Amino acid sequence: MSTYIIETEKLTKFFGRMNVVYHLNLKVPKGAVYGFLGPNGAGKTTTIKMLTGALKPTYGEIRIFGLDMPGERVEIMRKVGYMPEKPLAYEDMTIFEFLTYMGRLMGLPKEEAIKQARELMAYTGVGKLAFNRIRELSSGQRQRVTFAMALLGNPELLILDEPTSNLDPLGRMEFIGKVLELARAGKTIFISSHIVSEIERMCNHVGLIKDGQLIEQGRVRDLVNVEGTDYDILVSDNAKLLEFLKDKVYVREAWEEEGILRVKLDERFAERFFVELPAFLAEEGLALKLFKSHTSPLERILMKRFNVGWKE
Ligand SMILES: Nc1ncnc2c1ncn2[C@@H]1O[C@H](COP(=O)(O)OP(=O)(O)OP(=O)(O)O)[C@@H](O)[C@H]1O
Repeated sequence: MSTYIIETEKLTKFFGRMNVVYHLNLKVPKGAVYGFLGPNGAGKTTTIKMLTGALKPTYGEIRIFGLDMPGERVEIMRKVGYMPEKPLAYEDMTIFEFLTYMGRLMGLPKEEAIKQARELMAYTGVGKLAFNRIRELSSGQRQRVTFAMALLGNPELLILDEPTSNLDPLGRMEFIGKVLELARAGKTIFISSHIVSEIERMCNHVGLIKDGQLIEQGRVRDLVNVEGTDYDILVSDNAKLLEFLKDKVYVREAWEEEGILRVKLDERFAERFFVELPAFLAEEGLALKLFKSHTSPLERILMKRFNVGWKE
């Protein structure tokens, strides 16, 4: 029995002669918030469609909760909440009707479906629109309803395809909070996105996909450890601080650039850095004028691995 909630082996998809996903070996541990990160057209949605049984792989295996997809799809999907990228069908239903209907479809008793529809409308911020028809909704409101749909039946695993693409900044922030809350409640969450900063704030695991291939996978912490972190520091005497930092175990590299100290930190020993640096500054009477992380560690890894300045 697999220790992973989602595990794929050599998962591959061709459309005609076009290879869109190739030999993907995904490993999503129980309780992980897994960011499936890649640029437009990398193969994220195609992968998710295969994970949820909407698309048949050309070859390769998918096991979810240790069960075979698509062979045991019905059993798997009972425990999965899926938020597709595409807008909702059922344009003529009201939000309330839609969520109740979807709850009934998944086998909830009528009263329970109504109860959950009400609760989830409130939770996802569309309570006031309960009796608006789907066709009247903005793209962001639709996305909130799709999120509510994914949460029906309190699923163990959430698979969310670009869940924030239509949300405004506040909506995004709220969404991140909800994902963290759901993670704390023990859910496993698989989120596809091309927005690095969001993934970084939500996810503890990450898989990087490029041209249909997984080029990196693991715990965000471990990936960041490999790379180290850059800090920009400015103190009243940079030369003195540079001398101090030179041979420290937690410093991979330190140099001065345009009057600012750039320090590449080894995350494994980061705690010592954060203890010893302030102590040294206090001892030497140096004033700290600037201290900030240079770029987000994950973003730097992406820039390196994808060979582009990839920003949201
Ligand atoms: N049904 C299809 N037939 C042919 N090609 C397809 C089909 N669906 C997707 N593709 C192609 O497969 C590639 C991957 O598409 P996919 O939607 O999986 O990417 P994505 O990573 O989700 O991108 P985005 O971030 O833009 O949503 C693209 O080149 C797309 O044009």
